[in-house]
Amino acid sequence: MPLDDTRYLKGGPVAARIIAEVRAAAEKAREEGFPPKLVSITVGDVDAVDVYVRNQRAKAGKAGIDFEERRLPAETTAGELEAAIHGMNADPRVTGIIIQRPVPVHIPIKAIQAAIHPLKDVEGMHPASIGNIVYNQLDLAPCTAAASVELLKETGMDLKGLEVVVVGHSEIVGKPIAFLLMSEGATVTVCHHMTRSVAAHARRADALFVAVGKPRLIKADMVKPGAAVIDIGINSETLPDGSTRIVGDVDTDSVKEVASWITPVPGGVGPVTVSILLRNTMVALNRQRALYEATYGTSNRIAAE
Ligand SMILES: NC(=O)C1=CN([C@@H]2O[C@H](COP(=O)(O)OP(=O)(O)OC[C@H]3O[C@@H](n4cnc5c(N)ncnc54)[C@H](OP(=O)(O)O)[C@@H]3O)[C@@H](O)[C@H]2O)C=CC1
Ligand SMILES: Nc1nc(=O)c2c([nH]1)NC[C@@H]1CN(c3ccc(C(=O)N[C@@H](CCC(=O)O)C(=O)O)cc3)C=[N+]21
Repeated sequence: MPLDDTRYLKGGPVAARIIAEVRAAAEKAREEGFPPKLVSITVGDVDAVDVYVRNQRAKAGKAGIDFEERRLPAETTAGELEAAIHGMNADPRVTGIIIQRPVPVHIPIKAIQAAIHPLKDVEGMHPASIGNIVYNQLDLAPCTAAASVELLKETGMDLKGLEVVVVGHSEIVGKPIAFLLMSEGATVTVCHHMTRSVAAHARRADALFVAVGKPRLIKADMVKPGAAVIDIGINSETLPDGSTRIVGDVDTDSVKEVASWITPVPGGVGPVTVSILLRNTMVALNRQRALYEATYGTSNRIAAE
Protein backbone atom coordinates (compact mmCIF):
# COMPACT_ATOMS: atom_id res chain seq x y z
CA MET A 1 0.00 0.00 0.00
CA PRO A 2 1.41 3.43 -0.89
CA LEU A 3 2.24 5.72 2.03
CA ASP A 4 -0.35 8.29 0.96
CA ASP A 5 -3.14 5.86 1.90
CA THR A 6 -5.42 7.55 4.44
CA ARG A 7 -4.96 4.65 6.84
CA TYR A 8 -1.47 5.91 7.63
CA LEU A 9 -1.45 8.45 10.42
CA LYS A 10 1.65 10.38 9.46
CA GLY A 11 3.67 12.38 11.96
CA GLY A 12 5.25 14.84 9.51
CA PRO A 13 2.29 17.23 9.05
CA VAL A 14 1.46 17.24 12.78
CA ALA A 15 5.11 17.92 13.65
CA ALA A 16 5.31 20.72 11.05
CA ARG A 17 2.21 22.39 12.50
CA ILE A 18 3.60 22.26 16.05
CA ILE A 19 7.03 23.54 14.93
CA ALA A 20 5.43 26.50 13.13
CA GLU A 21 3.61 27.44 16.37
CA VAL A 22 6.82 27.02 18.39
CA ARG A 23 8.73 29.16 15.90
CA ALA A 24 6.33 32.07 16.25
CA ALA A 25 6.48 31.86 20.06
CA ALA A 26 10.28 31.49 20.06
CA GLU A 27 10.79 34.53 17.81
CA LYS A 28 8.58 36.65 20.04
CA ALA A 29 10.31 35.49 23.23
CA ARG A 30 13.72 36.20 21.69
CA GLU A 31 12.68 39.72 20.70
CA GLU A 32 11.43 40.27 24.24
CA GLY A 33 14.79 39.30 25.75
CA PHE A 34 14.19 35.63 26.53
CA PRO A 35 16.02 33.60 23.84
CA PRO A 36 15.06 29.91 24.23
CA LYS A 37 17.86 27.38 24.59
CA LEU A 38 17.64 23.61 24.96
CA VAL A 39 20.57 21.56 26.27
CA SER A 40 20.77 17.82 25.53
CA ILE A 41 22.96 15.63 27.73
CA THR A 42 24.07 12.21 26.47
CA VAL A 43 26.18 9.88 28.58
CA GLY A 44 28.05 7.26 26.55
CA ASP A 45 27.11 6.05 23.06
CA VAL A 46 23.63 4.75 22.17
CA ASP A 47 22.37 4.44 18.57
CA ALA A 48 18.71 5.15 19.42
CA VAL A 49 19.76 8.37 21.11
CA ASP A 50 21.85 9.50 18.12
CA VAL A 51 18.80 9.57 15.84
CA TYR A 52 16.77 11.48 18.42
CA VAL A 53 19.50 14.07 19.12
CA ARG A 54 20.17 14.58 15.40
CA ASN A 55 16.50 15.35 14.87
CA GLN A 56 16.36 17.60 17.94
CA ARG A 57 19.21 19.69 16.57
CA ALA A 58 17.64 19.95 13.10
CA LYS A 59 14.16 20.82 14.35
CA ALA A 60 15.36 23.22 17.06
CA GLY A 61 17.12 25.09 14.24
CA LYS A 62 13.84 25.26 12.29
CA ALA A 63 11.94 26.42 15.35
CA GLY A 64 14.43 29.15 16.28
CA ILE A 65 15.51 27.48 19.53
CA ASP A 66 19.23 27.43 20.38
CA PHE A 67 20.47 23.87 20.84
CA GLU A 68 23.55 22.69 22.69
CA GLU A 69 24.66 19.10 22.78
CA ARG A 70 26.75 17.90 25.74
CA ARG A 71 28.26 14.47 25.19
CA LEU A 72 29.76 13.05 28.34
CA PRO A 73 31.95 9.94 28.38
CA ALA A 74 30.40 6.62 29.52
CA GLU A 75 32.59 6.64 32.65
CA THR A 76 31.12 9.96 33.91
CA THR A 77 30.11 9.53 37.58
CA ALA A 78 26.66 10.35 38.94
CA GLY A 79 28.28 13.16 40.98
CA GLU A 80 29.87 14.71 37.91
CA LEU A 81 26.59 14.52 36.00
CA GLU A 82 24.66 16.11 38.87
CA ALA A 83 27.24 18.89 39.11
CA ALA A 84 26.85 19.60 35.38
CA ILE A 85 23.05 19.73 35.79
CA HIS A 86 23.28 22.06 38.79
CA GLY A 87 25.42 24.40 36.70
CA MET A 88 22.71 24.48 34.01
CA ASN A 89 19.94 24.93 36.58
CA ALA A 90 21.73 28.06 37.77
CA ASP A 91 22.51 29.39 34.27
CA PRO A 92 19.77 31.85 33.22
CA ARG A 93 20.63 31.27 29.56
CA VAL A 94 19.56 27.60 29.70
CA THR A 95 15.80 27.21 29.24
CA GLY A 96 15.49 23.42 29.15
CA ILE A 97 17.53 20.32 29.96
CA ILE A 98 16.95 16.82 28.56
CA ILE A 99 18.87 13.74 29.72
CA GLN A 100 18.87 11.22 26.91
CA ARG A 101 17.99 7.71 28.06
CA PRO A 102 19.34 5.19 28.62
CA VAL A 103 22.28 6.27 30.79
CA PRO A 104 24.99 3.78 31.84
CA VAL A 105 23.89 1.40 34.64
CA HIS A 106 26.14 3.00 37.27
CA ILE A 107 24.10 6.22 37.03
CA PRO A 108 20.79 6.26 38.97
CA ILE A 109 18.39 7.73 36.40
CA LYS A 110 15.70 8.70 38.94
CA ALA A 111 18.12 10.75 41.04
CA ILE A 112 19.44 12.42 37.89
CA GLN A 113 15.96 13.33 36.66
CA ALA A 114 15.24 14.78 40.10
CA ALA A 115 18.40 16.93 39.85
CA ILE A 116 16.94 18.94 36.94
CA HIS A 117 15.08 21.98 38.24
CA PRO A 118 11.34 21.39 37.64
CA LEU A 119 11.13 24.72 35.77
CA LYS A 120 13.76 23.43 33.27
CA ASP A 121 12.40 19.90 33.06
CA VAL A 122 11.28 19.86 29.41
CA GLU A 123 10.40 16.15 29.49
CA GLY A 124 8.17 16.40 32.53
CA MET A 125 10.03 13.51 34.18
CA HIS A 126 10.98 15.16 37.50
CA PRO A 127 8.87 13.50 40.23
CA ALA A 128 7.26 16.90 40.87
CA SER A 129 6.44 17.32 37.15
CA ILE A 130 5.11 13.85 36.42
CA GLY A 131 2.56 14.33 39.22
CA ASN A 132 0.94 17.14 37.23
CA ILE A 133 -0.58 14.72 34.75
CA VAL A 134 -2.23 12.85 37.63
CA TYR A 135 -3.86 16.18 38.55
CA ASN A 136 -5.05 16.72 34.93
CA GLN A 137 -2.59 19.54 34.32
CA LEU A 138 -1.47 18.49 30.87
CA ASP A 139 0.39 21.39 29.24
CA LEU A 140 3.83 19.82 29.80
CA ALA A 141 3.84 16.02 29.58
CA PRO A 142 6.56 13.46 28.66
CA CYS A 143 7.16 14.06 24.95
CA THR A 144 6.57 10.60 23.48
CA ALA A 145 3.38 10.11 25.47
CA ALA A 146 2.06 13.53 24.45
CA ALA A 147 3.01 12.85 20.79
CA SER A 148 1.17 9.52 20.78
CA VAL A 149 -2.01 11.07 22.16
CA GLU A 150 -1.72 13.99 19.72
CA LEU A 151 -1.67 11.49 16.83
CA LEU A 152 -4.75 9.66 18.13
CA LYS A 153 -6.57 13.01 18.25
CA GLU A 154 -5.74 13.46 14.55
CA THR A 155 -8.15 10.60 13.75
CA GLY A 156 -11.02 12.73 15.04
CA MET A 157 -12.11 9.89 17.36
CA ASP A 158 -13.98 11.03 20.45
CA LEU A 159 -11.76 10.10 23.39
CA LYS A 160 -14.60 10.21 25.91
CA GLY A 161 -15.47 6.66 26.85
CA LEU A 162 -13.15 5.25 24.15
CA GLU A 163 -11.81 1.74 24.88
CA VAL A 164 -8.04 2.15 24.82
CA VAL A 165 -5.36 -0.46 25.46
CA VAL A 166 -1.76 0.52 26.14
CA VAL A 167 0.87 -2.24 25.78
CA GLY A 168 3.98 -1.36 27.82
CA HIS A 169 4.02 0.53 31.13
CA SER A 170 7.39 2.29 31.29
CA GLU A 171 7.66 5.52 33.27
CA ILE A 172 8.55 7.53 30.20
CA VAL A 173 6.01 6.16 27.68
CA GLY A 174 3.29 3.68 28.71
CA LYS A 175 2.31 5.07 32.14
CA PRO A 176 2.09 8.72 31.06
CA ILE A 177 0.04 7.73 27.99
CA ALA A 178 -2.44 6.02 30.33
CA PHE A 179 -2.72 9.13 32.53
CA LEU A 180 -3.12 11.50 29.57
CA LEU A 181 -5.88 9.33 28.11
CA MET A 182 -7.68 9.00 31.45
CA SER A 183 -7.68 12.79 31.67
CA GLU A 184 -9.36 12.90 28.26
CA GLY A 185 -12.12 10.55 29.46
CA ALA A 186 -10.95 7.29 27.83
CA THR A 187 -11.34 3.90 29.50
CA VAL A 188 -7.77 2.65 29.72
CA THR A 189 -6.34 -0.86 30.12
CA VAL A 190 -2.58 -1.16 30.58
CA CYS A 191 -0.76 -4.40 29.62
CA HIS A 192 2.80 -5.43 30.44
CA HIS A 193 4.98 -8.53 30.45
CA MET A 194 2.93 -10.21 33.19
CA THR A 195 -0.41 -9.65 31.46
CA ARG A 196 -1.97 -13.10 30.87
CA SER A 197 -3.22 -12.42 27.36
CA VAL A 198 -2.16 -9.19 25.69
CA ALA A 199 -4.06 -10.39 22.59
CA ALA A 200 -7.37 -10.74 24.47
CA HIS A 201 -7.12 -7.15 25.74
CA ALA A 202 -5.75 -5.71 22.51
CA ARG A 203 -8.61 -7.17 20.43
CA ARG A 204 -11.13 -5.11 22.44
CA ALA A 205 -9.38 -1.80 21.82
CA ASP A 206 -10.77 1.02 19.68
CA ALA A 207 -7.34 2.57 20.04
CA LEU A 208 -4.21 0.49 20.67
CA PHE A 209 -0.93 2.05 21.83
CA VAL A 210 2.18 -0.14 21.68
CA ALA A 211 5.45 0.81 23.45
CA VAL A 212 7.42 -2.34 24.16
CA GLY A 213 10.51 -2.51 21.95
CA LYS A 214 9.77 -5.84 20.19
CA PRO A 215 9.44 -5.88 16.40
CA ARG A 216 6.15 -7.39 15.10
CA LEU A 217 4.78 -8.07 18.61
CA ILE A 218 1.32 -6.96 17.46
CA LYS A 219 -0.15 -9.02 14.61
CA ALA A 220 -3.39 -8.56 12.67
CA ASP A 221 -5.33 -11.11 14.78
CA MET A 222 -4.66 -8.97 17.89
CA VAL A 223 -6.35 -5.88 16.42
CA LYS A 224 -10.06 -5.02 16.36
CA PRO A 225 -11.27 -4.20 12.85
CA GLY A 226 -11.49 -0.42 12.48
CA ALA A 227 -9.18 0.35 15.40
CA ALA A 228 -6.51 3.08 15.48
CA VAL A 229 -3.03 1.68 16.15
CA ILE A 230 -0.30 3.95 17.51
CA ASP A 231 3.06 2.22 17.10
CA ILE A 232 5.63 3.82 19.39
CA GLY A 233 8.39 1.21 19.04
CA ILE A 234 11.69 2.23 17.46
CA ASN A 235 13.73 -0.91 16.78
CA SER A 236 16.75 -1.24 14.56
CA GLU A 237 16.69 -4.40 12.43
CA THR A 238 19.55 -5.85 10.40
CA LEU A 239 18.51 -7.24 7.01
CA PRO A 240 20.14 -10.32 5.38
CA ASP A 241 22.27 -8.02 3.18
CA GLY A 242 23.75 -6.40 6.31
CA SER A 243 21.90 -3.08 5.97
CA THR A 244 19.77 -1.79 8.86
CA ARG A 245 16.30 -0.30 9.02
CA ILE A 246 13.98 1.04 11.71
CA VAL A 247 10.77 -0.88 12.50
CA GLY A 248 8.13 -0.42 15.18
CA ASP A 249 6.44 -2.95 17.49
CA VAL A 250 3.54 -3.61 15.11
CA ASP A 251 3.49 -5.94 12.11
CA THR A 252 2.42 -3.02 9.92
CA ASP A 253 1.93 -4.98 6.68
CA SER A 254 -0.74 -7.27 8.16
CA VAL A 255 -2.26 -4.86 10.71
CA LYS A 256 -2.91 -2.15 8.11
CA GLU A 257 -5.43 -4.47 6.45
CA VAL A 258 -7.49 -4.57 9.68
CA ALA A 259 -6.98 -1.18 11.34
CA SER A 260 -8.60 2.08 10.23
CA TRP A 261 -5.53 4.05 11.18
CA ILE A 262 -1.91 3.14 11.80
CA THR A 263 1.18 5.24 12.52
CA PRO A 264 4.11 4.30 10.24
CA VAL A 265 7.62 3.70 11.62
CA PRO A 266 9.62 5.72 10.73
CA GLY A 267 7.51 8.81 10.05
CA GLY A 268 4.88 8.43 12.79
CA VAL A 269 5.31 9.12 16.49
CA GLY A 270 9.06 9.94 16.24
CA PRO A 271 8.86 13.30 14.44
CA VAL A 272 5.95 14.42 16.64
CA THR A 273 7.97 13.55 19.79
CA VAL A 274 10.72 15.95 18.68
CA SER A 275 8.23 18.76 18.04
CA ILE A 276 6.60 18.29 21.46
CA LEU A 277 10.03 18.54 23.12
CA LEU A 278 10.42 21.95 21.49
CA ARG A 279 6.89 22.96 22.49
CA ASN A 280 7.67 21.92 26.07
CA THR A 281 10.78 24.10 25.94
CA MET A 282 8.53 27.10 25.28
CA VAL A 283 6.15 26.08 28.09
CA ALA A 284 9.20 25.93 30.40
CA LEU A 285 10.38 29.33 29.13
CA ASN A 286 7.03 30.94 29.87
CA ARG A 287 7.02 29.53 33.41
CA GLN A 288 10.57 30.80 34.05
CA ARG A 289 9.61 34.13 32.60
CA ALA A 290 6.58 34.47 34.86
CA LEU A 291 8.82 33.77 37.88
CA TYR A 292 11.46 36.19 36.61
CA GLU A 293 8.97 38.98 36.14
CA ALA A 294 7.35 38.36 39.51
CA THR A 295 10.79 38.42 41.18
CA TYR A 296 12.53 41.27 39.37
CA GLY A 297 9.60 43.32 38.12
CA THR A 298 11.01 43.54 34.60
CA SER A 299 9.98 41.84 31.42
CA ASN A 300 13.35 41.95 29.62
CA ARG A 301 16.05 39.72 31.05
CA ILE A 302 18.78 40.69 28.59
CA ALA A 303 18.26 44.44 29.19
CA ALA A 304 18.26 43.83 32.94
CA GLU A 305 21.57 41.93 32.94
N1 LIG B 1 8.98 7.27 19.21
C1 LIG B 1 9.54 7.76 20.28
O1 LIG B 1 9.60 8.94 20.43
C2 LIG B 1 10.08 6.84 21.33
C3 LIG B 1 10.11 5.49 21.12
N2 LIG B 1 10.54 4.66 22.08
C4 LIG B 1 10.48 3.24 21.77
O2 LIG B 1 9.35 2.67 22.41
C5 LIG B 1 9.64 1.35 22.83
C6 LIG B 1 9.41 1.26 24.33
O3 LIG B 1 10.28 2.13 24.99
P1 LIG B 1 10.33 2.25 26.59
O4 LIG B 1 8.96 2.42 27.11
O5 LIG B 1 11.38 3.24 26.90
O6 LIG B 1 10.88 0.75 26.91
P2 LIG B 1 11.03 -0.06 28.27
O7 LIG B 1 11.92 -1.20 27.94
O8 LIG B 1 11.33 0.85 29.39
O9 LIG B 1 9.55 -0.61 28.52
C7 LIG B 1 9.01 -1.65 27.77
C8 LIG B 1 7.67 -2.05 28.36
O10 LIG B 1 7.14 -3.16 27.62
C9 LIG B 1 6.70 -4.17 28.52
N3 LIG B 1 6.82 -5.48 27.90
C10 LIG B 1 7.94 -6.20 27.66
N4 LIG B 1 7.65 -7.33 27.00
C11 LIG B 1 6.31 -7.34 26.83
C12 LIG B 1 5.41 -8.24 26.22
N5 LIG B 1 5.83 -9.35 25.63
N6 LIG B 1 4.10 -7.94 26.24
C13 LIG B 1 3.67 -6.80 26.81
N7 LIG B 1 4.48 -5.89 27.39
C14 LIG B 1 5.79 -6.17 27.40
C15 LIG B 1 7.58 -4.02 29.74
O11 LIG B 1 6.90 -4.54 30.85
P3 LIG B 1 7.67 -4.93 32.21
O12 LIG B 1 8.24 -3.66 32.76
O13 LIG B 1 6.56 -5.47 33.04
O14 LIG B 1 8.72 -5.90 31.80
C16 LIG B 1 7.75 -2.49 29.81
O15 LIG B 1 6.68 -1.91 30.50
C17 LIG B 1 11.08 1.08 22.38
O16 LIG B 1 11.05 0.46 21.11
C18 LIG B 1 11.68 2.46 22.27
O17 LIG B 1 12.75 2.52 21.35
C19 LIG B 1 10.90 5.11 23.32
C20 LIG B 1 10.91 6.46 23.59
C21 LIG B 1 10.55 7.42 22.58
N1 LIG C 1 15.01 11.05 27.78
C1 LIG C 1 14.65 10.48 26.65
N2 LIG C 1 13.46 10.75 26.09
C2 LIG C 1 13.08 10.17 24.91
O1 LIG C 1 11.98 10.44 24.40
C3 LIG C 1 13.99 9.27 24.26
C4 LIG C 1 15.23 9.02 24.88
N3 LIG C 1 15.52 9.62 26.07
N4 LIG C 1 16.13 8.18 24.31
C5 LIG C 1 15.91 7.62 23.01
C6 LIG C 1 14.44 7.41 22.72
C7 LIG C 1 14.15 7.25 21.25
N5 LIG C 1 13.48 8.46 20.88
C8 LIG C 1 13.24 8.86 19.57
C9 LIG C 1 12.48 9.97 19.28
C10 LIG C 1 12.27 10.37 17.98
C11 LIG C 1 12.84 9.67 16.94
C12 LIG C 1 12.63 10.13 15.56
O2 LIG C 1 12.58 11.32 15.30
N6 LIG C 1 12.45 9.24 14.62
C13 LIG C 1 12.15 9.59 13.26
C14 LIG C 1 13.34 9.57 12.35
C15 LIG C 1 13.98 8.28 12.05
C16 LIG C 1 15.25 8.45 11.21
O3 LIG C 1 15.71 9.60 10.99
O4 LIG C 1 15.75 7.41 10.78
C17 LIG C 1 11.01 8.69 12.80
O5 LIG C 1 10.60 7.79 13.55
O6 LIG C 1 10.51 8.95 11.71
C18 LIG C 1 13.61 8.55 17.21
C19 LIG C 1 13.79 8.15 18.51
C20 LIG C 1 13.24 9.22 21.97
N7 LIG C 1 13.72 8.67 23.05
